[in-house]
Amino acid sequence: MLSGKTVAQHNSRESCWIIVHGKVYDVTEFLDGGSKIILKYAGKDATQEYEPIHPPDAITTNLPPEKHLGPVEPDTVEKVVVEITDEEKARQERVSNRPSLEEILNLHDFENIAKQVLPEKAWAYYSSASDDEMTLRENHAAYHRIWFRPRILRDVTNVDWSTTILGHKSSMPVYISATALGKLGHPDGELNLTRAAAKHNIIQMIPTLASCSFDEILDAAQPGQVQFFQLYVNKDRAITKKLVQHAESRGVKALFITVDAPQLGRREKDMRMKFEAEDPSVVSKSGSEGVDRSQGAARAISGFIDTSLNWNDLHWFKSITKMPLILKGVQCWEDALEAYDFGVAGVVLSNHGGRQLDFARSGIEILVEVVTKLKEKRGLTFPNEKFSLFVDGGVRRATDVLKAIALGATAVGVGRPFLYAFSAYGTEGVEKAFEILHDEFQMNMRLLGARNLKEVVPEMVDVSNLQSHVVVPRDDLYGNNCASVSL
Ligand SMILES: Cc1cc2c(cc1C)[n+](S(=O)(=O)[O-])c1c(=O)[nH]c(=O)nc-1n2C[C@H](O)[C@H](O)[C@H](O)COP(=O)(O)O
Repeated sequence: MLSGKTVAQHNSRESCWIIVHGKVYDVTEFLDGGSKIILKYAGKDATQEYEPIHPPDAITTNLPPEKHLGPVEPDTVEKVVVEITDEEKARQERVSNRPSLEEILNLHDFENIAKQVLPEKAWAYYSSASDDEMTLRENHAAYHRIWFRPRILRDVTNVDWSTTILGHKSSMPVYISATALGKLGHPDGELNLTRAAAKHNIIQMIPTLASCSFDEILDAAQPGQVQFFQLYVNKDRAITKKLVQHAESRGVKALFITVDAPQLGRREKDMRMKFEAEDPSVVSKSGSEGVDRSQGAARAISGFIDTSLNWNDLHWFKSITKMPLILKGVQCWEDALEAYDFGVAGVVLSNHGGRQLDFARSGIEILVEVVTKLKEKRGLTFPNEKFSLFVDGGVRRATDVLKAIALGATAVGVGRPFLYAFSAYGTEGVEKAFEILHDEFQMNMRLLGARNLKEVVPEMVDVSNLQSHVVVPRDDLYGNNCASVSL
């Protein structure tokens, strides 16, 4: 057993040991991956900093065995005292004073609460989008340019909004979309989603960059619970192949390959967090070249993504797995048509929640274009079992979902609302979010005059204004999120 004193002697760039979960690791050769934060914990216990960003097995799987130096004697390790700042005390106060779940009426409420109770770094990472965050706002604004044409005098005593997604039953046409780093918001991270999804028969898409390990999430699932896997393709294809085949062997039902993120977007709220987290003395000593301003949580964790990914790689994916392949992040009809011709099982019309290319159009606007063009070019009608169209981004109400269904989507993905729900209220928060949506579906389908999703048809929506981007979303980014001169 190593003593904490011995470990503490390896606290420099020349020799850097850290402790994670009671084990000592020599990370000297890995200091380029976010070295500042690692050096801050050189010779110390880094568990507290490590946990929100990495799955438990990240260090053991990515560090060669000879760098695993073995257990440390716990009582010889100097405790890393994290001083509780006044802001943190105030934040904890807000957590204990947050409204009860009974007072939460819609998904927006979860965002409002999360903004007040989440640690700053978590809020910055979850809420941020790229550049001026125009697409972030457009995602939800686009739904406000679609109006309903409801039908009356239909017996709507019994309405049913359940559906099947890629052949699997779901209690609503909504799935949990992949969002990274769940433990930034809650110590149980993505497990909150797994537990709530099991209870409400909702499908969870497991992110490559989850805080919990892949097997932890699978192990937390109930027998028969349906889960999908979202993949960021690794430059090292052997790692990707291992991940994909392991997912298939564990019973994951579909592979969503993220195609809109060859590099993660410039999410400035997130980047600013990292920058402000730097020790000011480091900045003054090392000057601007010493502090990597481009680092934010997003950039720090995504250097592995393969920028060379292209259409030819789909043949390889078909050779390594039998899971249905879905392309997540398709943003024009031409690519949707190419995906259909390639024989994948569907596409997610998505701009990654506005976190990638700013001024990319909303998924719902792309949906209308794709349905029109694939009908014209291939005679396809939607929803289509052979080629599913999914949409995500800005979905906050059952009415948003019903608009997408009417326009041909099989189902929609929701990201942030479920993140905010569990960050503020754990698993019960996510369950409450599902209950709110069920309530909204029942009411809105009755008012629409639709007894099941098949009766939610294109004639029920007016999209004549959808493409007129006359209302440029408010740009208040420069109101509350820019470097300011501290007076
Ligand atoms: C909010 C959020 C979204 C992320 C996300 C993390 C957060 C905090 N992350 S990311 O950091 O790397 O960008 C992922 C991800 O792992 N993989 C992915 O395919 N989409 C990722 N997305 C996009 C997500 O799957 C949906 O496309 C998007 O969230 C839908 O928009 P709403 O949040 O408005 O529902």
